[in-house]
Amino acid sequence: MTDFSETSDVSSSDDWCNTAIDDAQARANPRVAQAVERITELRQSIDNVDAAIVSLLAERFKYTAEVGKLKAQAGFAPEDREREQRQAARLNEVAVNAGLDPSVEEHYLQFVVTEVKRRHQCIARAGAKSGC
Ligand SMILES: C=C(O[C@@H]1C=C(C(=O)O)C=C[C@H]1O)C(=O)O
Repeated sequence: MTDFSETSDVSSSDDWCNTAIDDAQARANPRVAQAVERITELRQSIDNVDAAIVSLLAERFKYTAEVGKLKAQAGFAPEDREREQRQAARLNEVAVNAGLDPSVEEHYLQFVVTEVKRRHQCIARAGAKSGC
């Protein structure tokens, strides 16, 4: 159990990765209770952001699926490196302006574009009605 006495904080605990929020500690210590209350609020905000991100991702994949079908019909390759480079530069700027570590945005873009290209390849091979 985390020692949340006056002389200790979470960073000095050696079981930081196993410690769950503890209602009994919150009842016994007003400082813990305050932290738990704020964490609960913040988690609500995190849930809202996660829901928005997932909804936006679904929207993005709808657009890219349409691009994939059009590319396959027109005989274009699934990948467009120039477009990817322009996106990377633009999103880097967005991340920096938003105060986000650009490596987080780079990981996101890498993941999502790789998945889109995999689906485009699938569409190109199996056809637009394949459920890729
Ligand atoms: C969606 C496209 O296809 C691929 C996927 C991209 C993406 O997910 O943003 C960008 C470029 C392409 O490599 C596209 O060409 O616009």
